[in-house]
This record gives sequence, C-alpha cells and structure tokens, in this order.
Amino acid sequence: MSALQPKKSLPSTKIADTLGVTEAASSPTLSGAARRDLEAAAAPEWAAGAGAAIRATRAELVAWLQALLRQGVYRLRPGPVAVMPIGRIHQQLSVALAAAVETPALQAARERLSDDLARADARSAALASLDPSDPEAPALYDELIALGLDALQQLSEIEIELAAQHAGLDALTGLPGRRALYQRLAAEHARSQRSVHRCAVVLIDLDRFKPVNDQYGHLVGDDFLRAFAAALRAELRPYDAAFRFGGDEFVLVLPDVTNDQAEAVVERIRQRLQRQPLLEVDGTPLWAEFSAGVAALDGARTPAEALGRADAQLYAAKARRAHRVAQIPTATVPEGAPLARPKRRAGS
Ligand SMILES: Nc1nc2c(ncn2[C@@H]2O[C@H](COP(=O)(O)OP(=O)(O)OP(=O)(O)O)[C@@H](O)[C@H]2O)c(=O)[nH]1
Repeated sequence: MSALQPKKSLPSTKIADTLGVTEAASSPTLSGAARRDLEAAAAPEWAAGAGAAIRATRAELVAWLQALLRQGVYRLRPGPVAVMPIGRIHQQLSVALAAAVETPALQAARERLSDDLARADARSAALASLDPSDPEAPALYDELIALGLDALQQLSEIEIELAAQHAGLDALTGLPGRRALYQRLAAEHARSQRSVHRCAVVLIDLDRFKPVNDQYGHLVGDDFLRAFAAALRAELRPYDAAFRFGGDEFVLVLPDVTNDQAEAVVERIRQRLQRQPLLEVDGTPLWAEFSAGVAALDGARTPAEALGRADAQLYAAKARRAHRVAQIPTATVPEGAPLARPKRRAGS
C-alpha cells in the first residue's frame, strides 16, 4: 500500500511550510464521522480530564478536613470521626494521573500523597475507636489534620506538574513533546541503572508523508499526523508513552519490554494501519506507512545513546524500505508522489 491512493484533483490548500503548526486547523474535506473520530482521538483528553479529576480529589479532601475541623479540638467537642473517602480519592487520582508522564517530581508527590492518605485513613480509624477522653486522642487528631493538609499540598504539586506536562503537549497531535520525552527517558534510564529494568525506545518516521501535504494540502497533512498519533496511542499499553519528536517523527517509550517485544509492538501498529486507512478525504482512503528503529534504553550508557541507536536503525529501515518501494511498478504509485527515499535527519 502506498501513502497515497489515486490522486484527487482537490484544490491545493498548500500553505507555505508550516512546520510546527500550533493550531488544530481543520479541513472541510473530511467526512463528518472521520472528523469526529479524529477529534475524539486526538484531543489531549487527559489535560481536561485530569484537571477535573484533580478538582474532584481536592473537593473530597477539603470536605473531609472541614468536617474534622468543625469538630474543633477533638477533646473539646468529641463526636463521630469524619470518615476519609479514601476509595473515591484514589479513583479520582487514577483518572488524573492516567496519561501523565512519570517524572521524578510527579513520582515524589504521588508517593507522598499516597502515604499521607494511607496514614490518615489508619489514624482516623484509630481515633474513631478511641474514647474521646483517652489522652492519645488529641495528638491523633492533630496528626490527622497535619496529614490532610500535607495531602492537599502534594495534590497541588501534582497539579503543577500536570500543568507543566500539559503545556509541553504538542498542540497538533495532543502527544507530549520532546521535553517530556527527555524527562521520561532520563527517569526510565535511571530506573534501569538501579535495578534490572528493561525499556525499549522506538523511533518512528512516516514514509512519504510529504506527498500528502503536496497533494491534499497541509490541513489534510495535519489531520494525517493527528490520526497517526491516535493510531499509535490506540496500540499502546497504559504505561507506554508516545511522543511527537517533531515533523513526522514519533518516539515510543516501552517499559519492561525487550527489543523483540518492541518489534512486535511495531508490527501490531503496522498491521493496524494496513487494515484500515488512516483518513478518508472525500471518499478517498489515505493509508499510512512508516519506518521504525528500535533500541534498548537499559543497554545504553545514556538516553541520548539509545536514541542515537534507534535513529541508526530507523535510517537503515528507511534505506531498506526505499529499496522495496522502488520495486513497485510506477503505475501503482500515485501520480506526483515521489518514491520513498532514505533521508538524513538532523543529528543522524
Ligand atoms: N501538515 C504538516 N506537515 C508537516 C508538519 N511538520 C512537518 N511537516 C512536513 O513533513 C514533511 C517531512 O518531510 P519528509 O520526512 O522528508 O517527508 P517524507 O515524504 O515522509 O519522506 P520519507 O521519510 O523519506 O518518506 C515535510 O514536508 C514537512 O513540511 C506539520 O505539523 N503539519
């Protein structure tokens, strides 16, 4: 299959090179269903969802703290101890953190919050079982308030970290960008140095993406990139991450995965793209093809070395692919679409 199916004589909406386009521009040529699917898949849903989930978590915590504080100093106004809604809080937190990149700062705040909640839960049970006149009761009460306040503080740290990640999201695809990639690679690499921890890095580059822009215009090209990002996400496990590296290049970070298993993930993505076109433009299917390079982060001295190895593999794959595509009779290649060719990217 080629990236482009038979050429359409659509008016060219080609925009002067719009590398790094930041607006989620939309094309009127997509069918309604395709547009809806695309928007649903590409919206940085975690950014909006995570914000609401953090607010809900805070509301639960504050309501619990208010109930405790209303009791005043426990020894003066003893009453049934407010029960911490720990189940609901954890549920909201898991929504908030579902698609977050696990940076060291986020991990520290998350772990401390989780510890605060566990201790507060245990302390409130202990306080509830005490007679209010017990001399230990006031100290337990004070400790509960302190734990609740610290939990709120950790929640703010998490929110700040998520907001920073949101700001680093690529506006076109909704995927995290390079900064988040480097943070994630550094964190995974550090983990692999401490213990036996595998992690694969996959560098992916679309084949013959330029002709999509050239033939259908950059707005369709943008939709193509969005849909490709959505396809990547759809094939990954929750703890894997996809990043937009730039242009038509993407990176996958796959923890606990060997190179062979990473190759299998790449194959799964490829099969998905062979089963269904990435987009339909006025009834014309557009198919996506890509080349990929895989490297083990755990075997590399630095994250940059792993990325470099993946890049070398990608370059070799591009060369093989160009050779293969060059075998396709010209008639089956869309008019005007250059054959895929290996290219040198910055830094390779
Ligand atoms: N529509 C759109 N195009 C982009 C964006 N970023 C980069 N591009 C285009 O992506 C193309 C990338 O160039 P290449 O990687 O050489 O294109 P290719 O046809 O995939 O080349 P091969 O990888 O050799 O098959 C350029 O034409 C860029 O203008 C973007 O955000 N939106």
